[in-house]
Amino acid sequence: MAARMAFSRLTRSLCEVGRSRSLLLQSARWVTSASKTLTVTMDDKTGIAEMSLNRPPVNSLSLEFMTEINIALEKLEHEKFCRGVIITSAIPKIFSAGLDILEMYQPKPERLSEFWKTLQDMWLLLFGSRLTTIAAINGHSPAGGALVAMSCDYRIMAPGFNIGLNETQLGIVPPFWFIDTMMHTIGSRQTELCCQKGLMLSTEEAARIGLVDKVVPLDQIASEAKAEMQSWLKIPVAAKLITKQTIRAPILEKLQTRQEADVQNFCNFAMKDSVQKSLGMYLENLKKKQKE
Ligand SMILES: CCCCCCCCCC/C=C/CC(=O)SCCNC(=O)CCNC(=O)[C@H](O)C(C)(C)COP(=O)(O)OP(=O)(O)OC[C@H]1O[C@@H](n2cnc3c(N)ncnc32)[C@H](O)[C@@H]1OP(=O)(O)O
Repeated sequence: MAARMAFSRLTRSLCEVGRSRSLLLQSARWVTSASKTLTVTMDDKTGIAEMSLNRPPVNSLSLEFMTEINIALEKLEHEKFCRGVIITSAIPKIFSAGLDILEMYQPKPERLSEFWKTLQDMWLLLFGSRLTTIAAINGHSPAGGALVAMSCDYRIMAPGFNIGLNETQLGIVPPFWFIDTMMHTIGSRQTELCCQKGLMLSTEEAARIGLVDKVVPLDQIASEAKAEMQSWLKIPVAAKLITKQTIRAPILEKLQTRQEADVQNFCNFAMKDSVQKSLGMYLENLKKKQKE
């Protein structure tokens, strides 16, 4: 079943390669989408795109921001000249603060389910992408930020920052597919240690357990990501893609077959008084911390 899905995705990907080139293409380096919060550029010569997250103050993932990211990811997925994407942040010291907690605190039920569905879609697109994906982690990367990074094929991180699934520290449970993504990256024992305690690891600790693949100084992170991408792009594309899909298909399928139920579970969980109380206290502490 998994192999069949992987094959059909590959066939789709290869068909998409036959589509006509985007009209936006004007020069070797072009902007495929640019808004205040997201810039996506593509180098036509190398086929390497860069997606730069820019939602101040901390790149938290709101419904609108994730929708924008999803549209951009789909566009790149279908752009025949695109072979890889580097995801990074335009905000100094923050890769992404994860989900926008304000979306989960005292939410409108309809928006809450839309928010969760959009997050699921973002993960499905990124984790299941035909493209080679590299996270250039140039800042802190808690929770949903770590999920984005872990969904990529490779992670390069600058020293001096933290990364991890810290949900339990907020009194919330990391969803099964967050946990699956971490297990896929670092194995089940390390995932259990990290997730139960909600550990935020330093760059070096993350590298030691394989959560991060390479540590490079901040000022070299962009060039290193490009060099790493070039080495991935030398591998025969179909062989690499089928291998990726064979490994990832069962993990993707697990959410694909229970997306609706997962939305429902999340909404029920998030709306609980105890969870709302925890989120409220956490937000208050974040604001207090700023005043100290
Ligand atoms: C049966 C079970 C079914 C399933 C159950 C599912 C349960 C739900 C699971 C949901 C999973 C959660 C995943 C998440 O991603 S939750 C978010 C986790 N993120 C964090 O904990 C990060 C919190 N932020 C920080 O640690 C720091 O802000 C920072 C990123 C390290 C940056 O530090 P800083 O000193 O540079 O900035 P700071 O002053 O703290 O913040 C600036 C302003 O930004 C606001 N802010 C920070 N993070 C968030 C956020 N994630 N969402 C919204 N707003 C955020 C902060 O409050 C400051 O705001 P203001 O300027 O005071 O107004």
